[in-house]
Amino acid sequence: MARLELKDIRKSFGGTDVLRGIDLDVEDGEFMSLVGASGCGKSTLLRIISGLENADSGQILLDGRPVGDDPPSGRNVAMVFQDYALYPHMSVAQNMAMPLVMARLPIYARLPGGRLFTPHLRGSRADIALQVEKVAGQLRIDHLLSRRPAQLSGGQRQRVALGRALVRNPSLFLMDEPLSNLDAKLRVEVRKEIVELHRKSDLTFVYVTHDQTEAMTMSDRVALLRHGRLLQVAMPGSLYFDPATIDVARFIGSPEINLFPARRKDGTLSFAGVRLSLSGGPMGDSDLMVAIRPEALVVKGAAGVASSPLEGPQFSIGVTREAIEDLGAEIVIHGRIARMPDIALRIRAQKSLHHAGPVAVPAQFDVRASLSSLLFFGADGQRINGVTAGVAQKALAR
Ligand SMILES: Nc1ncnc2c1ncn2[C@@H]1O[C@H](COP(=O)(O)OP(=O)(O)OP(=O)(O)O)[C@@H](O)[C@H]1O
Repeated sequence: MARLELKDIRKSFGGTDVLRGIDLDVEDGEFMSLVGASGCGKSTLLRIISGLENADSGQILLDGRPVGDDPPSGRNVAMVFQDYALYPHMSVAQNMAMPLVMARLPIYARLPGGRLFTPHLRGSRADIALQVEKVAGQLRIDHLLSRRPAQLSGGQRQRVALGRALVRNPSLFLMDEPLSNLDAKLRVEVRKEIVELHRKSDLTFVYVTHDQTEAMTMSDRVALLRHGRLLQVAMPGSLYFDPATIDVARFIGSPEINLFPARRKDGTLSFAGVRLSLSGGPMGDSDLMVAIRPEALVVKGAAGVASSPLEGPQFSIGVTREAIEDLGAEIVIHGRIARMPDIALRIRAQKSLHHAGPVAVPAQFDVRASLSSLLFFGADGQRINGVTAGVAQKALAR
């Protein structure tokens, strides 16, 4: 177990600022994901936590103790990479035993090619074997201990890499895109196993991924990074339903959240032919962005599409159909609105015995949504809280 605190971590490579002041607290036993687009600095931050990389400035504390000057081996931190990095000439058992062996060897004996079972280790060999078997059992790879990595599937190799990191009983477990080399089905399987592993252990996990689904489904909290800065740190549900900025709202969710430029004038907000009365929030005329998630929209009168009941006051927008993606249980409808960005709707399919054919959405249709599902952002991209939208009027434009 470990509590991790990062204070104002900064790092640049060749004059390019990669981390621009990261402050993050990870609680004891928490599963924290670092998520963000490629190049935003996730791996660099993880490497700094592990000690493989040094920060230019800032502090790293483990259980309140500054560890920034400690070597990786002095931090009791384990790290798993996406490429497994297993030794091909060693068995699974030897690969997994490696960190324990290295920890117990005197410095002079830690040479590449490893004099693995030197006399120094005689007394420890049984302990090491026991620990390897215990961890292999947890990961359900105990029947593979005598195989070489080349004789394993991708998922099994990844489990060995996890096992090798776990045998030392680290207090902090760092993972850098550990599932990215696995196919989609296996990814889901190993994802569940990692969550289970976390649940059963009292380890603190920091997990790097660019895959929002992984981050959202596995973590207690998600830290969203962009261009070396943390945009928001929150529970998955809060990040989705309560984004602090427009960038967070756009990164989380697929299809992307719908955004409409809007103008607030004399207390009335207009967008996409809709006029709403607004109360609360900053007063005065201004340009805003109105956002709504694709699944908050409902289309009526289309065969094969379920329409969930909407609550409270609603508005409607006239849409021209563009494309339909039939995903089986769900249907994504892409459409156009006059002089507005495109719109996407994610809708539950309703394919009963009576309707097993293709989804039939008219070329022109109305979408409806509850006013309570609208989010408002200022021109600076920050969320505007405390705004209440009043009764909608019918769409004016198509
Ligand atoms: N050792 C290095 N020398 C120079 N530039 C580096 C070094 N390591 C990382 N970078 C640069 O720092 C930036 C952040 O890299 P990093 O690997 O942390 O991003 P990431 O968010 O993990 O990306 P990905 O998801 O693609 O792995 C990138 O622009 C990368 O090219």
